[in-house]
Amino acid sequence: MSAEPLSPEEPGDRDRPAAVQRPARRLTPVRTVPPPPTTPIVLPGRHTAPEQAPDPAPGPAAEVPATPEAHAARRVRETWDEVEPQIDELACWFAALLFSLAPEVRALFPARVTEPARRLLRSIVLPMTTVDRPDALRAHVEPLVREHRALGLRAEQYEAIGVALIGAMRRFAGEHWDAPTEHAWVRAFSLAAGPMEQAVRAAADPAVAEGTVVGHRRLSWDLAVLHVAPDVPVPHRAGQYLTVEIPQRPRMWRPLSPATAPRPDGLLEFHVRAVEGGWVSRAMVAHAATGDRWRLGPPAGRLGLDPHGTRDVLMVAGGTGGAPVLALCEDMARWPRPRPCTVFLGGRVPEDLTVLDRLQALAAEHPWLALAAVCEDDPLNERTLPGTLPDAVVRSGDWSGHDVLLSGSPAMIRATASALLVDGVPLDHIRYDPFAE
Ligand SMILES: NC(=O)C1=CN([C@@H]2O[C@H](COP(=O)(O)OP(=O)(O)OC[C@H]3O[C@@H](n4cnc5c(N)ncnc54)[C@H](O)[C@@H]3O)[C@@H](O)[C@H]2O)C=CC1
Repeated sequence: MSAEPLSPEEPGDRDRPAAVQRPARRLTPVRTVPPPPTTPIVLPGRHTAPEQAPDPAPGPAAEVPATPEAHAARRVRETWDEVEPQIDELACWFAALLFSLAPEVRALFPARVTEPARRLLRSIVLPMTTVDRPDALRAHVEPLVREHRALGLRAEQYEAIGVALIGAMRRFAGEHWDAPTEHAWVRAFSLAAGPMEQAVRAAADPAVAEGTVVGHRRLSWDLAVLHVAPDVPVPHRAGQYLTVEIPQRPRMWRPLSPATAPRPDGLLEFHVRAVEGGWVSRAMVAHAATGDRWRLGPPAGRLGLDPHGTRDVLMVAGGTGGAPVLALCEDMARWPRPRPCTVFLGGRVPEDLTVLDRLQALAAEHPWLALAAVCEDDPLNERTLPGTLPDAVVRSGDWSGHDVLLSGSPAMIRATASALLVDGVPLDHIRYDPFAE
């Protein structure tokens, strides 16, 4: 067992959710290994996935999904919806069970485990909800494997992750958990984690690169622009994000999108806002300094554009979410035939529009690019549209024939995607990265 004590936000034993009841004490990790799932976890690389549940979901025959995979995915989604409101407590229990099964995993987490455990939990459950759709599953697995490798997870630890996941779910799902549900979860985990385990086992390239902070410019008390020179260029595409770890906050990885298209010298520019309660973003804005060594996880993310796409493009970016949009526009400016593109860049106040000048310069030079700035609180400025981003976007045109990229806070992405869907934009035209809150 790791000597490092768990933080007060973690559970202390199997019967007492200490995160809720005893927040002030430092606690020791769970020492009881949870009972294994009634259906054994079998990762397809080594065995075959379990067969269909012996007792399929009750309900009208028409609602029973056609395949065992669809049944498992649906059952996972339904149970997850029930437990998600308790995600923090669930994540603490999951972490404590995982550390009791695989003590070496503790060293991969910071002292306060809730947030990274929540991330790991979601990164396992999300692909489990798509085991009936091989393309969607593959699309989830590839970036997650990179993130798991950057975290330091090893292939042989996936089984412990599965047992801890089922153990935590068994505890928190209450009346929504029964033998068929457990079977469905085990099946979905086996189908989702199998390819992850195999990919982690097969990976030969280094999971993490390193770079040096060569510039730190503070734009305001909560905003900064940082430049990082990687030791060797990180092979990313415009619009992708990297997970990064900074020396001030070891083992607390965060996604960060470069604000420039890939450059020959590999230099990376990041725009960071210190969010309330954000340990890492605050440290990046207030304490990062030139000379710091950052660790850079592999690139990932769904924001990107096909040069051969035929639809016009709409990009909507909120605050520092403008960074990948600037990178994409810079990249498109190098294409022989850029796609007609409209960018809405929003901020609460004008100072939030950190990439506005550079986008304006691009728009002045390139007729394929149109730009609108939106400010919630900028009453005297006639150059910006008033209101929130979704309102301004929907008011300004019919986007149903466009490819749409969204970049910003989860709340802004949710609100903008909903407004566009209601306005007739098909779901499969809309792309964003699912950064959880
Ligand atoms: N690849 C990506 O998707 C990236 C996402 N981000 C995320 O973008 C966010 C940026 O945060 P800030 O700079 O503080 O900007 P912010 O959250 O203050 O957002 C500014 C803009 O978003 C709109 N907005 C925010 N919440 C909204 C809501 N609930 N409904 C409608 N509109 C809303 C505002 O009207 C404003 O135009 C962070 O959460 C960061 O993690 C940052 C970089 C890249």
